[in-house]
Amino acid sequence: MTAESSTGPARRIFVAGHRGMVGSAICRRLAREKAEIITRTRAELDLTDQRAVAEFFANERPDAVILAAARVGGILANDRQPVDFLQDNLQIQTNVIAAAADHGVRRLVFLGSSCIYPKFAEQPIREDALMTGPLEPTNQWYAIAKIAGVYLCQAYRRQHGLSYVSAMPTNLYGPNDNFDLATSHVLPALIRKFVEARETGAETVEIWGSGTPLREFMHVDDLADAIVFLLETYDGDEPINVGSGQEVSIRDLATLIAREAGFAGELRFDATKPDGTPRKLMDSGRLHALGWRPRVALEDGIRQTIRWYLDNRAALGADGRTGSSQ
Ligand SMILES: NC(=O)C1=CN([C@@H]2O[C@H](COP(=O)(O)OP(=O)(O)OC[C@H]3O[C@@H](n4cnc5c(N)ncnc54)[C@H](OP(=O)(O)O)[C@@H]3O)[C@@H](O)[C@H]2O)C=CC1
Ligand SMILES: C[C@H]1O[C@H](OP(=O)(O)OP(=O)(O)OC[C@H]2O[C@@H](n3cnc4c(=O)[nH]c(N)nc43)[C@H](O)[C@@H]2O)[C@@H](O)[C@@H](O)C1=O
Repeated sequence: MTAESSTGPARRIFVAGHRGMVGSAICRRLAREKAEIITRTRAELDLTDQRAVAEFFANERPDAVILAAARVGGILANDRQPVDFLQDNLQIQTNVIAAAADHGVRRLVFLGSSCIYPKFAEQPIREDALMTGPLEPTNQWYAIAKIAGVYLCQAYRRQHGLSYVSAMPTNLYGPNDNFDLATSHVLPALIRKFVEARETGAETVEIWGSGTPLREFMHVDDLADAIVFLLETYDGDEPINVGSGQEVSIRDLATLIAREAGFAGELRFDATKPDGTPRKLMDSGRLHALGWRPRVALEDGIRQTIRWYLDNRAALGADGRTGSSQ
C-alpha cells in the first residue's frame, strides 16, 4: 500500500456503478477530461464478490475510483428491505475500498447520502452533525452502511495515509433515474405518475404521506460536476456536503411536476405511507468555499427530466429501470 496523497488529475478512473443515474452522469462528465474511464457491468463484476473485486483491481490497476455503485432506493424500499440495504452496501463499499487500497489506488471518492445525518439535525445540516443523534427509522439500515463507508475512508487515511474522501449528496434526480414506483425516489415516481395520469385521463394522483416533508433536490449533472471537482481538488478527512440549496415541500414538488407534465386533476395524499424525515436541507458552505456552485434550477431540471422520461421510457424495463443494453 502506498500513501501518495496528492490531488490533481487522475489517469485511469474506475467508475463503479456506471449504468446507474449517478455513475452514468459521472461518465458523461469525465468524457470532457483527459482520463481513461474503466467500467464493469454487474454481470461482469458483482461488487459483493470480494475475490472478484480484488482480482479486478489487481488486473486493471486504476489510479482513482469513484464509488457510485450501491443498493439505492426510495423511502418504502429502504423500509421494507433492511437486510438488502445494510448488507449489500456494506459488502460493495468494503470490497471496493479495501481492494483499491491494496492495489495502490491513489484517490477514491465514496458517495454517502444526506440521510446519514440525524433525523432531527439542526438545519441546514453541517458535516459535523454526523453521529450526533438518532437516525430516521425508514432508512437507518442504509444510513448505517453509508456511515461505515465514511469511517472506512477515514480509517484508511488515518492508518495508511490514503487520500480517500466522502461526498454527501442531497436527493438527486435526472436521466437514468429509477422510475419503478415500488423502489424509486419521489421525484421520478411523481414524473411517471403524472405523465401516466395525463395519458389515461385519471382524475387523481396518489402522493405518499402528508406532503409536508421538505426535501432539497439536485440535478445529477450538477452532482457529477461536483464529484469530478472534489476528485481533483479535495483531500480532507471530513465528509463534504453536496447540495443545491433548492428546498421544496413534497406538496409543492407534486404541484410543480403536475403542471410540467400537463396533469390538471387532484392530488390525493395517502397517510398510510411514511413521511420520513421532516426536513433535510444541507449546508454546502464548505463546498462553495472551495469554489464550486450548482447550475441547474429545479424547474429546468424537472422539465428536462420529464422530456428524458418521455423519450426513453420505451427503452426502460417494464418496471421503469434502465435496461441492460448499456
Ligand atoms: N439517487 C439519489 O437520490 C442519491 C444517491 N446517492 C448515492 O449515489 C450513488 C449512486 O446512486 P444512484 O445512481 O442513484 O443509484 P442507481 O441505482 O441508479 O445506480 C446504482 C448502480 O450500482 C450498481 N450496483 C448495485 N449493486 C451492485 C453490485 N452488487 N455489483 C455491481 N454493481 C452494482 C447498479 O448496477 P445495475 O445497473 O446492474 O443495477 C447501478 O449501476 C449511491 O452510492 C447512492 O447512495 C446519494 C444521495 C442521493
Ligand atoms: C435520497 C434519500 O432517499 C430516501 O429518503 P427520502 O428522501 O425520504 O425518499 P423518497 O424520495 O422516497 O421520499 C421523499 C418524500 O416523498 C414522499 N413521496 C410522495 N409520493 C411518493 C412516491 O410516489 N414515491 C416515493 N418514493 N416517495 C413519495 C415520501 O413519502 C417522502 O415523504 C432514503 O430512503 C435514502 O435512500 C436516501 O438517501
